[in-house]
Amino acid sequence: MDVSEGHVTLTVPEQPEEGVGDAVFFNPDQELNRDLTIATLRAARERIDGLETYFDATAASGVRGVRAAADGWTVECCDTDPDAVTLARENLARNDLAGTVHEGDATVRLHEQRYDIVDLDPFGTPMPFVDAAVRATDGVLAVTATDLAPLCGAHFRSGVRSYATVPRNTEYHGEMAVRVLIGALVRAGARYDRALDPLFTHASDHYVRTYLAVGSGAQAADAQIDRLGYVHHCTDCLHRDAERDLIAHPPADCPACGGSIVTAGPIWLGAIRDREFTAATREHVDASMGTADRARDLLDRIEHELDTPTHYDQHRLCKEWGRSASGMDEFLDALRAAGYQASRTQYGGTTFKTDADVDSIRAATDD
Ligand SMILES: C[S@@+](CC[C@H](N)C(=O)[O-])C[C@H]1O[C@@H](n2cnc3c(N)ncnc32)[C@H](O)[C@@H]1O
Ligand SMILES: [Zn+2]
Repeated sequence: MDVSEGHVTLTVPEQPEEGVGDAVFFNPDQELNRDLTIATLRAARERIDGLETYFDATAASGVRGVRAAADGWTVECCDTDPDAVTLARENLARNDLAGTVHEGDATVRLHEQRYDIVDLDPFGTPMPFVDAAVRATDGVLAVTATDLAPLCGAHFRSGVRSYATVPRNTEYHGEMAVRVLIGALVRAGARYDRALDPLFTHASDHYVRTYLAVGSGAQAADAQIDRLGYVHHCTDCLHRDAERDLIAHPPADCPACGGSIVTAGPIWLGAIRDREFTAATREHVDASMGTADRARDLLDRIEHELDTPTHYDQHRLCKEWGRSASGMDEFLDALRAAGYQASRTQYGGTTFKTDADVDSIRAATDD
């Protein structure tokens, strides 16, 4: 079947109704991810001098590479599946675009060749590709992870194995996934004295997508390591504390209610996006993009999100307190009126961030 995205039209196979079949993979639901990729690449080109080459490491139909080529990037694609390689070549040709498609393991290519942008969009965890990828670029590393259950601690052992950390299944699971992923990427970069710094990150549908500027130098890498740490979370009253350190010092029990504490980490505790970069990316969303409205709304939300490492869900807190929920604007205004910072978040309509702790949120919003 034919699919049009941005300024290109591609041939993609019919997909199996459930699971992964033999056909070359294409997920129409990831159009938002791909639209945002193009907008982010445009913002990156403005921010960082000299970016030209884009490597679509796990290309499948080649849709990302084809869209990047149509946007002026010098593109190379790669896939282990010969059918994908043929299809990606056909899709470049069909759109009169130049580009090279390699058959083989992307990590081999990444050990041999450097690119300004490396894009990892594999099945499940991206971690098997990451060591090769961080050494292959000093521009931008773009990473999709679709293994949300391991990342957010719902599949605990799998998360521990893939990300070499302790993920915890909390009510802020999307944000846990974001911070586990970025934390693991930053630590992978640091092994090679590379400083990975998030430009833009979103958790949408069933994946996390992050774009990291790749800098070099031991000191810069150390500065990123200093933004890692732990979250100590109370499973009884939802109180949580973040601790930036190399080792964890969890309290014996919750300082607010005496309940049980679980600790997640090491995870990324820094900002998950550069505010100006996110605003610039929003300017690069254009009318050719099928998800333009959703992309702009998401970018706006993410730009204005506070940088606290966890968020709350008003409905979850109100249930805990045996109270009925109020409108989000009213709720956030009450927090601000009490002198706290407060913002909505990308993680859902009733979620918010604030510098107030749970007891203070309760007091500030109790009318
Ligand atoms: C999720 S699909 C990519 C989807 C595509 N980027 C898109 O936006 O539609 C993952 C692809 O990675 C390929 N793949 C798996 N292991 C690989 C490896 N080691 N090197 C390169 N490609 C690989 C698979 O054959 C598959 O086509
Ligand atoms: Zn507690």
